[in-house]
Amino acid sequence: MEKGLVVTQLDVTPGECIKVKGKIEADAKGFAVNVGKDSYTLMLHFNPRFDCHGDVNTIVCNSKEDGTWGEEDRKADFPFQQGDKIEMCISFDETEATVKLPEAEFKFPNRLGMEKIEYLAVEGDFKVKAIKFS
Ligand SMILES: CCCO[C@@H]1O[C@H](CO)[C@@H](O[C@@H]2O[C@H](CO)[C@H](O)[C@H](OCc3cn(Cc4ccccc4)nn3)[C@H]2O)[C@H](O)[C@H]1NC(C)=O
Repeated sequence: MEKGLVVTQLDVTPGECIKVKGKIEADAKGFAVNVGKDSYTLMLHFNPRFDCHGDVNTIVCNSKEDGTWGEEDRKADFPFQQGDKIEMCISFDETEATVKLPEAEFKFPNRLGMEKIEYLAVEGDFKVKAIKFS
């Protein structure tokens, strides 16, 4: 299965926004947006699941430190539908990461105390249209 979009060598600092714009596949099972240092060390794995890993319409968030997943955080809200065109803004500060959507916002602790985001990956059933840094 081909890898999704991967962006490295970033230098995103607190308060800045990573805007990810794209379309959820019509038959999506799930997708993930990962930000952090690299694929082994993630500040945030933001993983909306339509129907995968035993989850239905659930957002699973987690961190990863040196290749080891942390404790999962399942969100109550699920503002996604298969086939949706969406735009999300990912930002962070010393205490938490934020994923802001037009009608929902999700927070996740900055467990690793990361001071910059160097890595962005978008995986799964999501077609990236554009990435913008502001
Ligand atoms: C109850 C005992 C077993 O627990 C299950 O353990 C699974 C394996 O660790 C957990 O699934 C993993 O959860 C991680 C977050 O905590 C990640 O989501 C793991 O997936 C990583 C990954 C991304 N991708 C690319 C991708 C992403 C989205 C859609 C399609 C491909 N491929 N593998 C995913 O495999 C899964 O969330 C967990 N379920 C629960 C309820 O804890």
